[in-house]
Amino acid sequence: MTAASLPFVAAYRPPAPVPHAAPLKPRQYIRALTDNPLTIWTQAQFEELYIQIDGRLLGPRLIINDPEGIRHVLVDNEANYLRDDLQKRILTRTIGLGLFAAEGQAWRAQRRILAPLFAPRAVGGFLPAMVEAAAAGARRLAALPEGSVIDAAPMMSAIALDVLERTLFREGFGVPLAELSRHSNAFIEGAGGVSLLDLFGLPSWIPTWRALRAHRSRRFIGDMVDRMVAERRARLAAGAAGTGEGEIRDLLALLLDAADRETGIGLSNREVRDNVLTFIGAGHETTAGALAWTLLLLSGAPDVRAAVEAEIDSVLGAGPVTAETVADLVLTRAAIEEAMRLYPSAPFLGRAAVKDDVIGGRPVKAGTIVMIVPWIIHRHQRLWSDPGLFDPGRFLPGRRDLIPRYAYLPFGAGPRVCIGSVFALQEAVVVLANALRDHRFDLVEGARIEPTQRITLRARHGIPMRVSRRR
Ligand code: HEM
Repeated sequence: MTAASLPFVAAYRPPAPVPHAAPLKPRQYIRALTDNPLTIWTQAQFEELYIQIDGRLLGPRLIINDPEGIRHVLVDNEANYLRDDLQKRILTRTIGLGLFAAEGQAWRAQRRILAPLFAPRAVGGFLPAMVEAAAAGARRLAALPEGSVIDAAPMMSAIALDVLERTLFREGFGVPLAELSRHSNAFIEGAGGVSLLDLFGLPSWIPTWRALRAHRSRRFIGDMVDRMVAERRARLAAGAAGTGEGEIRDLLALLLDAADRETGIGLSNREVRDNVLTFIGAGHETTAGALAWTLLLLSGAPDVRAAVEAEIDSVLGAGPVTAETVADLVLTRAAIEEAMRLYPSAPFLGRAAVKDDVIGGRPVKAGTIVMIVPWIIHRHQRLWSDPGLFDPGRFLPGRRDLIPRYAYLPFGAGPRVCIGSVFALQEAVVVLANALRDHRFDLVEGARIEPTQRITLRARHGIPMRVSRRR
């Protein structure tokens, strides 16, 4: 299918916070930032390419919406831009110092160790496992009574965790996936937001209501990760003693192998543990979110949904998703890519300038927080035509090439680009195709959909969908 042969007219404008006409007053700003950072933005930020903010509270900041400026920060001069302190604080208390949060030499070593698992060939090898997890998810749907209401986000989250168990963590998590999904959700909800302590740089051990609520879930996940690492270490040690048959070369094996090397560039125990946490967190919540938002969008645009269903029927028939068929699901993939434009799982990429620099002709002082905000860039008036409209045609052959590389950043860009991007897209297409093959999802009438930022983009009250059988 090409953009020129579309069987639908884009007409659906999905829910999003309305930008403010003028900047918020400091108290309103802090309230909005700690409640939902998506609600701090002004209309000008969706129209200008650079916005300098000399805020007294948070220091000098520069919002960059110019694709050239973004390339400068994320690619050309990336060594001068490290994750900012606020982001580091939130990352450290959620996923620790794994690949996502590490910098410099520690980051380079971890990325090199883990890269082989995410190379396109390795990801292609994960396809059958992804298909099995997606089919198991579809069977759970089939077992529901007709017309049942489910929340799309936890449903997708359980499938994405199953994918991780069958690919990156092949000895499993050792806990029921629904329970892990529930704790992960509660943990991110509790620990993943910006608190007043964060804004004022106060010690993070001061208890806050949100942190207390997340405590039980933090313990559940931490204990689970410790058990996974300890059990695998014990097995590897047995292997070293000559009984290591069936050793599994998954993420944990790569991490532990690197940790055991004596070259000095291996991983510390903390790095191993934090990377397990990182890949569970970054590896399921984001993809599950993209899928849940896609279901919402398709429910709001029945013409597009009918076209996606027709594509799935004609490409897959009754057969499974394979390497060939996955490539032919072009509209299905385009719908997911458009969902990641409107609802990017990572809505904010923050950096801090290490040394003075010049971006787009503007002097930038060391210490300036440089804000690259996919939430804004993907809805920017100067970068997209009718940006608020759900139109998967933008990502079909013929129009896809017109999108400037740095105007579409669901996975970031440059050396810190998402290591799991190929994995995530393949997984998303496989899971969506399996879910839509036999079932239709309709947003429950009157449901309140409120996009909210808690590290990732989430729906504050969930995405309740009624599931009916398509055939
Ligand atoms: C739709 C799904 C996903 C989205 C939208 C997404 C988004 C992103 C973005 C925007 C970044 C860059 C952040 C920055 O530059 O500040 C990133 C980094 C990362 N992502 Fe993803 N991600 C997804 C899926 C995954 C998956 C499936 C995995 C692993 C299984 C993963 C693991 C990571 C890791 C470890 C990093 C840090 C990479 C580094 O700094 O070297 N992500 N992701």
